[in-house]
Amino acid sequence: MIPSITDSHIEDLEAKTGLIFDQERRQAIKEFVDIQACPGSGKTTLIAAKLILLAKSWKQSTSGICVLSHTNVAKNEIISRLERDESGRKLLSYPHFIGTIQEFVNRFLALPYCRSKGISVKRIDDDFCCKHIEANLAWGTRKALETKQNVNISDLQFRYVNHEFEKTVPWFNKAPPSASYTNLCSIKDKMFKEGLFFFREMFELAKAYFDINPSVIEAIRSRFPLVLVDEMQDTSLAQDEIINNIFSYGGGALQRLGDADQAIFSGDEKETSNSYNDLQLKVINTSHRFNPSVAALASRLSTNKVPLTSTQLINNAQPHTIYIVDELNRPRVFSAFAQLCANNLPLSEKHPIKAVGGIGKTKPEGLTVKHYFPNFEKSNSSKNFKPAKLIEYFRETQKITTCNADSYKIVLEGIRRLLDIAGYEYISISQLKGMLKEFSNHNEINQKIIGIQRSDLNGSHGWENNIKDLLTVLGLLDSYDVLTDFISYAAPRPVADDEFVSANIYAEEVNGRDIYIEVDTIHSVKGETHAATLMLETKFYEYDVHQMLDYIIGTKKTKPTGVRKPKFMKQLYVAMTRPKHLIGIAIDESRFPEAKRALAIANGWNVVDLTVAN
Ligand SMILES: Nc1ncnc2c1ncn2[C@@H]1O[C@H](COP(=O)(O)OP(=O)(O)OP(=O)(O)O)[C@@H](O)[C@H]1O
Repeated sequence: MIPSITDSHIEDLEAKTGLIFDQERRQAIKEFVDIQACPGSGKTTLIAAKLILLAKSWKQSTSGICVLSHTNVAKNEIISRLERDESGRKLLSYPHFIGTIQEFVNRFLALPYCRSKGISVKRIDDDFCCKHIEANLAWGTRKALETKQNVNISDLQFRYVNHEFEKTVPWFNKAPPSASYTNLCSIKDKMFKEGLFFFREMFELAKAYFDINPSVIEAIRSRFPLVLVDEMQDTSLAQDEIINNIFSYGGGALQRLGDADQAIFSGDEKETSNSYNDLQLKVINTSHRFNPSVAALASRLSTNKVPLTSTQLINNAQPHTIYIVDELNRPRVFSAFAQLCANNLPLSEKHPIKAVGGIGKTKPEGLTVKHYFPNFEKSNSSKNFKPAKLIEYFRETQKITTCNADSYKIVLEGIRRLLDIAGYEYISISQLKGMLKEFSNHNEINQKIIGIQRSDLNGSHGWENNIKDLLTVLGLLDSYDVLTDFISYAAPRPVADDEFVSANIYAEEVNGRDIYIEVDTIHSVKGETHAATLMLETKFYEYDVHQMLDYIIGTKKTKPTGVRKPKFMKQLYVAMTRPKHLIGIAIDESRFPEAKRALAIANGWNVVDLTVAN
């Protein structure tokens, strides 16, 4: 039933794509076994290759392949690779499924449960739920919450326990006769009735579905006899349980891929463990991404002591540099790193240079990316462009003068948000593009979009007429009420025209070479390949680089213990394994004593003191 993949299939693919799959990777392609593989080892590439080979000989018309990932970024990466191949494209429609674990649970379990019980689902959105709760708190509850530390309003959720839904109410372990408790409970009950849910609650609705319809597991197994899971290291306990519950059985083919050393999922502490990260598998440790000198330094931060190696045979050691800064001189690190990059990166190198830190949010008393780069705004990163109003998408397109495809993509993002708020399932941009092409009034839709892009977006009257027309041609006018907030007019923000594009970028010309350093958080650059990466020390209760310094300079090798150190290690490992060529690190002078500087130099680092005037 499941097509087998042979060496000769793999060799044909190698010839077609120029990729090389060694014995370890070939085995991972031919068999359905869990794989742990280091950064840049080609997990995503391997999954796409395997899927293309499977698609070539997939015969069943009512059962298909299920591909699950943790993030939309990873899902879209797989989709875009399949789109480029004729056989791969077959996997983008029924009976196959490619999506995040969350989408899978919503679509095949939680939403069918709600339909069977007549529960309406209007919106699944953590931010929206938190704002809704905030807005509905009684005065007394708000005051009481303000006095409590570590109380998270996002914990006001349902759990399915012993065949019924129970509320978890933040800071109340048992039901007391208190007005605040009653207020929180009534807000939550109303949210359930109104169809407002947290993402995590979909897993509880799924549990309820298993309860009332135990045969659903068999049905899903027969629909998807073959399952591949990417980014397995970041799955939460709830996600892990559901994958095991449905797909871990004799006779099914389940393959999970990931890298336990890169597990930087930032969720609820109690929910982070999973059955995959504790497996003691032989890790594929050869990376196609970085050179041997990066491999040697990054290995020191591998929690599981994976000795990283590079597929590049020549060890062209680079001047990986630790920059010593102080409060006054922190921003100087960008210029110093720009010079290092200009002098050492090959001119042909097209990958971006990035500066990343663990903490991006403004925290005046802490140390964040903003302390190095005051213009940093997380929401301004092009990847994070997620404005509160649809009109901002159209305004954004007006800033693009050169490429129609880019501005069309921005409009599609806006339409995708419309569909999301109107309660439709998540679809990728390319799926949406394909869908719109199928519409009989496709031309009319395009003309309307172009008309709005060319219109004056500075007046509410014109915008309101335009938006009604757009909803009409899209067939979404019935959802007007749910969409009101998102489609309403908002005056332009008083910011520079190029804010979104340039706010997070440091630019400098060095000896006639333009160097751009994009500033971001470590979480945002997972899965990326950079030309060079600069790590900025930040503080979350403790200073991350400082806490990891002995590992970085190679004087400590034991597994870190405690609450924060293991997390810091994984975060810094993700950062240090992004670059192909060069690593930079910024640390404050007070946390880098003289004796350690000498050890760092002896163990492969350049040390540059930016606190000394030159
Ligand atoms: N089999 C291969 N032959 C040659 N190059 C490859 C192969 N597989 C991957 N690469 C290249 O190596 C780089 C990293 O690949 P990829 O992003 O798939 O790694 P990954 O294991 O998913 O990384 P990470 O764990 O950091 O997300 C890419 O530039 C990719 O083109």
